[in-house]
This record gives sequence, C-alpha cells and structure tokens, in this order.
Amino acid sequence: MPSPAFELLKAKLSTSSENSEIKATNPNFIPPTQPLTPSNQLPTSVALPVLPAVEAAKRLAAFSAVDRHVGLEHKVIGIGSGSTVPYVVDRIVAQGLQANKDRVFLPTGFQSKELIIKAGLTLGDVDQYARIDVTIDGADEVDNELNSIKGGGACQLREKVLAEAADTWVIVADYRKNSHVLGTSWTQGIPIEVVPFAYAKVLTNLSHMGSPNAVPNGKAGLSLRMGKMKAGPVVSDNGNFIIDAPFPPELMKNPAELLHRIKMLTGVVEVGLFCDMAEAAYFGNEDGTVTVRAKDGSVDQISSVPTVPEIASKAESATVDA
Ligand SMILES: O=C(CO)[C@H](O)[C@H](O)COP(=O)(O)O
Repeated sequence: MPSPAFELLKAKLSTSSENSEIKATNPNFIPPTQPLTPSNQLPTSVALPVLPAVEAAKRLAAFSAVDRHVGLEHKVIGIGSGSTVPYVVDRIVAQGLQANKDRVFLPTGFQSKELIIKAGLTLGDVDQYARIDVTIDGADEVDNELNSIKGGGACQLREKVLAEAADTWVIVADYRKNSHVLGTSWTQGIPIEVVPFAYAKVLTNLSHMGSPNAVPNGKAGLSLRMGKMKAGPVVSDNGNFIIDAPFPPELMKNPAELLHRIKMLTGVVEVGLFCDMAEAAYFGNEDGTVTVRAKDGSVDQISSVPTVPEIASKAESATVDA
C-alpha cells in the first residue's frame, strides 16, 4: 500500500491522472522520467525535462521566485500572464495538495485563468479578494531600479491591479529582460490600453509627446497594435485597444514621469509602465544561475535550484503533526 507521502507526490507531478486534482499546466512540462518509488519519505529530487536555454532560464526564475515568496502562510495568490508564468504555476502545483488546498488564485487575464483552472487550483477574482498576499508576473523589460515594461500580452490593466493589490509583487523573467534603461531591448514601445473610440486622439497626443512614427526600414514606431490572425486591432480582455508607443532614451530614463504624463491623457485606461512596485526581480541566466535584484538595490545570485520544492514535505509534515 503506497504511503500518503507517495500519493501526494504522485498527484503533485501528474499531468493526466484522473485521480490527481492538481496538474502541471505548462505545455513544455513533461512528467518526470524517474520512476517514483513508494516510500515514507518524499523524494528530494526528480528529473526535470531538458528545455531550450531561454525556456530553462524562465523556469529557473519562476521556480526560485515561488520558493522564496510563496510560503504555506500565503493563501491569496495572484498569477500573472505570459510564457514564464506557466512555470510559476508548475512550481506552485509541485508544493503539493496540502499546501494548495486552502489557497485561492487570482488571474491577470484569460491565459492565467485557464492556467489556474487546468492546474485544478481554486480560482478567485480580485473583486472578492482586494488584498493579495503575493502576485508573481512576467515582464517585457526591467531597468536598474526594478521599473518594468509590461503589456506584451495586452494584459497590463489587470496585471497592474493585481500588482497594486499585492503585499508583495515579484517579477520573473529570463536574462534578456534584465536591462539598465527601459526601451533598450524592448523597442516596440510602451503598451498603452485605450478605450476604442479615443484611440486616434491618444495617438496624436503621444506623437506630440515625442513618440516617433514608424519608419520604412522596419523600425517600430507609434502604432495601434493589430491582430496577427485577425483583421483589425488587438482587443484586450477588457474590450479595449492597445497602442505601442516607443519613446526616445531621454524620456525612458525617467519612466515614472512618463507614466504619469501618459496616464493623464483622456482615453488612456492603463499604461504598461510599472514603477516602484516590485519587491524583487528574478532573472534566469543561461548558465543555470538566477540573478535576484531586490527593491533595496541588493543583487543576489542563486547557483542551484532544487527540483522539488522543500515546502512540499513541510506542508505534509504540518498535516501529519496536526
Ligand atoms: O506583461 C505581460 C503580458 O501583458 C507579460 O508578463 C510579459 O509580456 C512577459 O511575458 P513573457 O513571460 O512571455 O516574456
């Protein structure tokens, strides 16, 4: 008869078992190849699938951020958007059934709602939980002071609400997003959500503020974001349009001031500049380390990340002791 510890781990790592309530959600997630042996002890490591460098870096960042910021005491958790966040959900799932049974998860959009539901985690919304323990989200670029550009997936309105509502807001990203000045690697512009009928007026406002028009050599310029497999503009989860507005480095050096100026334009719903909000940013590196930049300016380097989160066995022993 397998031990309860074994059953817990099996459920935690399963992608398809009918019996497991919590499932891995990342499309890149492959169940561990190492067979699980029934035992009274939870294994301390499992084989994780080998991923391309950038994906591996995202996974490292996500796993480290969850390990450091999502504890057993955290019950209301915000889940961001993008391609890094599925690894956040995988790591939370790997904390086990006990850790997750009394938690509620709030999404920043359609994608993260699906992630939460598919993982078998409890879905809530920010109108039920105005105070969130911790929100973890991706970013398109992060500067020296942990200001970030977000909205590459057009989710910046809900992302900012869940960031502001959180006691702790943490960024997870791969090494390509780690910058000194915003606009260095993310050159397509600041994503700005606007009410549809005002978009042309806001485009004119932004142009007067110094956002350049696209030039024929393919350089990105001020534009309404268009759908890829759809005729017409991208429509956000809130029914709005997205403008991408690049600005010259002299304006990007002071993102807080730029944010306030753009936000004051009538018709703008939210701006994809997140200033002075992050507690820490986790960047997975190509060499398998994680660089952690904290709000206080400190920089830490994590050299190894366990394949199984330590909290999984803590959660179980807490239940056994109770
Ligand atoms: O802001 C976002 C969506 O609106 C994403 O968090 C951002 O685009 C980062 O995504 P990825 O993890 O795929 O790099």
